[in-house]
Amino acid sequence: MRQSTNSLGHNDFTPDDGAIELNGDPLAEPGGQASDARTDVSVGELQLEDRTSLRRVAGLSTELTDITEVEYRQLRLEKVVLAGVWTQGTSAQAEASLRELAALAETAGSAVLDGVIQRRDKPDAATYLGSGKAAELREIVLSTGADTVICDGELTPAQLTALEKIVKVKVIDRTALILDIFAQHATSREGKAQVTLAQMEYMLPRLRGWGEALSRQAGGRAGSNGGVGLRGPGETKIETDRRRIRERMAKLKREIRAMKSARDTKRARRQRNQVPSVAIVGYTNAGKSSLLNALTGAGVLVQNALFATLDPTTRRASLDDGREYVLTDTVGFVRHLPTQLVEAFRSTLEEVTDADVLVHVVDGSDEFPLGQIKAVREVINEVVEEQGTTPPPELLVINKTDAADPMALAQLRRALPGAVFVSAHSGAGLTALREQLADRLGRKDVEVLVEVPYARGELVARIHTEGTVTGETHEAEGTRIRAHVPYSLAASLQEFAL
Ligand SMILES: Nc1nc2c(ncn2[C@@H]2O[C@H](COP(=O)(O)OP(=O)(O)OP(=O)(O)O)[C@@H](O)[C@H]2O)c(=O)[nH]1
Ligand SMILES: [Mg+2]
Repeated sequence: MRQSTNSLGHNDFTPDDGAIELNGDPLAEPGGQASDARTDVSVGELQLEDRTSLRRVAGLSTELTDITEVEYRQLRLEKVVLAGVWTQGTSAQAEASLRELAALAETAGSAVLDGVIQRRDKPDAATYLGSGKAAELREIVLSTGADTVICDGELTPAQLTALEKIVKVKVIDRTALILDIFAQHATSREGKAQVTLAQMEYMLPRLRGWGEALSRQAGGRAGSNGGVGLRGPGETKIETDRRRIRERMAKLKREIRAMKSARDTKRARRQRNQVPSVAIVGYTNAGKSSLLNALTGAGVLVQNALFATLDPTTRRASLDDGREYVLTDTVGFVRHLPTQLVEAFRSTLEEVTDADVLVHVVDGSDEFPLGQIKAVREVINEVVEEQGTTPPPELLVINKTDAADPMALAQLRRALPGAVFVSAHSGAGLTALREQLADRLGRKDVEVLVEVPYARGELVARIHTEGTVTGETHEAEGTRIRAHVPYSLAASLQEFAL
């Protein structure tokens, strides 16, 4: 029955004991090389422990009893079947997309039982999958005992409801799944607020859809397909819910703005101190946190799970010539990152796009690294366009060279001539990366106003040779100079700044 559907088969996804696992063996090297290098229990390891202890337990009810945002966050996705519509690209790309959905589902705590892809020009307007395929999906749900279907796209509220009516289990889309992972992983106050805001944004137009599906799960409600003219207590509840949600959203937005200004102050201080900043961006699971750890010795959480990191971590690091810079690791991106999330995380992302240099980390062992690069650049461009600025210069870093296929790497080297190839695990290429960074950061001059004591004539000489002097006067205590100088020199002049 499933031949006509492109099934990804059982073995690809099913954890063999049916238990819910984080992607792969949860006991396997949580911190990779970075954790080996440390003896103390780091923050990252503690976070990982927390996260593992919170893993979902199979067999809990998946019923939702209400339709408020609180219950939405308690979605239980356990035994899931994936469904994708393949509209463009090769079949390999379509399968990779569904595999990524499986990794997302597993990160959210589900066991993936099966996956199906349907080839269509575009998703069915009414039911996402065509009605025949939707009926087949119902069969798969029955035979596997799945309690949830996850669709590989963003479905309209009506599509979700219509498909639920056919498959008779909960249907959620990729957006809801990603939001669910973010909700599980958010730890800081700001991160939690941002995720909640994104969830509400997503929920608002879907309240009715959820309501219908839920009342059907609860045993059906007379006239629930009534549609037009459906008024009464239920409707009033939805209206109340909507108003409550809008109010909470407005409050959250205010709170997020306030938290951003606190971070802005910190950043302004760094800028005044002329410490250059480097932001690590990249696809989720590319190894951004591993690279931060490798470059700075920080014990940030590293996990073979998608969206392990949500909150920005900033660490001081120094280049070989002693110059200091700050390195920020932050949330990863994914193809079709829900717009609600980009919106809610805007303040975090803007900080990233304000950096002096972007280190764009790419998983060199991925099947389609160029697709990852494109997805990441799309999000960054979206953010800087809103800001009305241009993105900072980007340094492409192809990571995981230890795990990548040498042929694929050779191709990448040709396709991406400016990129640096590294392995955060083995440390290969990190020296070259530091050199590149030193080069990029050195090129950017900063303006300084200093008064150098007469005893330090050598510094005045360096300002003249390395920088561009725009003003110079001789005061009682020393030479007062206004000049554009490289960061490296600015750092040594810091104590004489006016
Ligand atoms: N083989 C290999 N694996 C790596 C390397 N760098 C990172 N990894 C692994 O890739 C996985 C993800 O690493 P993270 O550093 O958490 O990746 P991330 O980009 O911070 O991921 P998110 O925060 O989830 O977006 C972990 O299992 C790491 O051990 C590398 O150089 N080689
Ligand atoms: Mg990370």
